[in-house]
Amino acid sequence: MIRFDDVSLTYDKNHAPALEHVSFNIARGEFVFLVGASGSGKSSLMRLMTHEVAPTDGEIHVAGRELRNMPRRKVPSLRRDIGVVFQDFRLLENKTVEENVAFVLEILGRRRGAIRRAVPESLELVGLAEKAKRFPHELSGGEQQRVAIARAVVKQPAILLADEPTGNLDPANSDDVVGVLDRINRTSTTLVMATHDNSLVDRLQRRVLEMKDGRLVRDSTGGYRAEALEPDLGELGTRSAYRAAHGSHRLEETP
Ligand SMILES: Nc1ncnc2c1ncn2[C@@H]1O[C@H](COP(=O)(O)OP(=O)(O)OP(=O)(O)O)[C@@H](O)[C@H]1O
Repeated sequence: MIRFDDVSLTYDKNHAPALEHVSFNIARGEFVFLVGASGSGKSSLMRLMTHEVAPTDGEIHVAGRELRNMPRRKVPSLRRDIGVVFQDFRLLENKTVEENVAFVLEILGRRRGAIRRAVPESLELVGLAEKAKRFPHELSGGEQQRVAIARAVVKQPAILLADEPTGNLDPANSDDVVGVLDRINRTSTTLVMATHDNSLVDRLQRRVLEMKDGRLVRDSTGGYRAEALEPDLGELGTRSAYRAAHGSHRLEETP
């Protein structure tokens, strides 16, 4: 769903590259944490995914498109496939919760009937159906971020990018937001979340891509969904080791 092949990015020739030789492949439906110190390149990776910037070198494929040579007129269609959530919620203060969410679909030119159906569904998904008529300033930070998530997913994107979505939130609100992101991921939306919150990363046990000085220094598959469908192999580690120890028929019997 998102593939980087040897991608480098230099914003300014007088400075070091923001990204160097980054390669990874994120499958449909994965939940991936992007971690690394400030300035390590996390936001730059996301900007490349939405084609806000183009790579200096390398190839990027997102939702079936090759981005380097993609004509400008195709960018809106790429962005329809990607929802984005930021640390600062970026809600429209003079619009209600439901108006904030509906606004995206209005801009996309969706019909009124479709908007009337989609907005409550999206608010239901983030647990805010009963706050549809409130204004952003009447909500907690966590609730505002959940509105931002509802707005990002109301167009049913294949990919949701969340750049430090819990950066402004206390632990309880962070948990709520991550719970919502997890639920959205379970609807088979591919989810990439940049974060500094190590406790959260440890707790969720998902794949982690770690950046350092513009390079990808760790790719741990953690509790990657496709593997979660397979039996817990514990210390045996691999299917073949499991078969060697128990015989292949045992593997099929394990749920
Ligand atoms: N628009 C830009 N022009 C020039 N350099 C930039 C630009 N955006 C980012 N950089 C540089 O690229 C490098 C990576 O920055 P990036 O914002 O991707 O890091 P980050 O890991 O997201 O940091 P943070 O956690 O603070 O958001 C940094 O050295 C940064 O100064």
